[in-house]
Amino acid sequence: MTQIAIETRGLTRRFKGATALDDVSLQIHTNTITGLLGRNGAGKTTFMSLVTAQDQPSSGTVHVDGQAPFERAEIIEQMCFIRDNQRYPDDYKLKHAIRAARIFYPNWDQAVADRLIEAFRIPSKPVVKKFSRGQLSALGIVLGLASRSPITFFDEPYLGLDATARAIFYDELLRDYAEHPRTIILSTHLIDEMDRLLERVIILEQGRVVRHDEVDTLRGGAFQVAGKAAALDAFVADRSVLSRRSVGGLATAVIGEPVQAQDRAAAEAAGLDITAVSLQELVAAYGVGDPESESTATTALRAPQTERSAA
Ligand SMILES: Nc1ncnc2c1ncn2[C@@H]1O[C@H](COP(=O)(O)OP(=O)(O)OP(=O)(O)O)[C@@H](O)[C@H]1O
Repeated sequence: MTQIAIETRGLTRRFKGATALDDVSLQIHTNTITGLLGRNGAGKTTFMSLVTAQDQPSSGTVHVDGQAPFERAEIIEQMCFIRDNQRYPDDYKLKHAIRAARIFYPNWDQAVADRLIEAFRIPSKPVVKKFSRGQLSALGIVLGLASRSPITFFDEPYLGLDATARAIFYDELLRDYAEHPRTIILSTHLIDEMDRLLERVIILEQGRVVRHDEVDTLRGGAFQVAGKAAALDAFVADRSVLSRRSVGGLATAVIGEPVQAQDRAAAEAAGLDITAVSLQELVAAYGVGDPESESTATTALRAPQTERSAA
């Protein structure tokens, strides 16, 4: 039976002038890597802050391993939340940050920390507040992976990292996860680059969940079609269009249905090309669709999602 690491019901966080999270009900499975995706301001950081009890909901509930985490040290110490703007005391050097983490996280693995510090070339002499953006991110990754926390959150962990360092992060994450499965939730805008890490995704849009599913299911449930605008419009007329873009007389649409043999035949007859849709394109289709198609995406898919997330 699938175990549930995190369960939220009706989770809502309102700020003055903004509803950052709006009635979010979902379950995150134990020992999976879940991508938390969505445009700027979609509510990703707010979600992580609420689950890790660093913030309190306006309404709704959070349960971590079946218990409300707020002011429960034994639950909170099972979670590690690496923020994109993680702050450290002014006089902290690398060794101080490592020492504090070693004390705080019960499953801390110093060998992992040592290996990653060397791989990322994190300097030991300067105080952390003098670190470059990439060095700060690297330190966050060291703490997040070496914590071996049963539930680990990374909020845009790659900011400022060069391509080599990002590749080290992805490889180390997968390697350590394979050896020590745990629940990892990471927010990212680098979807194409990180999609190989993700087993499931939650797509947030303006504080609401528009999809929560396995990556393979998402990919298999949509396709892309491209060609002359007039032919494309005729093709998509009775199909569930997630997004449509056009440049000059050419257009591309993402269709939110599994591709069938008759779709391929109809596309070929109309001179259109059908291709698989990448996770990046799908997320864009949900979050950045044309105004004309955005309503189609949210109304067509929000209802099934509510059932799925409540299941
Ligand atoms: N402390 C706060 N006070 C007021 N508004 C806030 C606060 N924190 C977040 N918000 C608002 O809540 C919404 C969601 O913010 P959040 O940081 O969760 O988004 P995000 O998905 O993490 O965005 P990004 O991808 O840009 O990091 C935004 O409109 C933001 O302005």
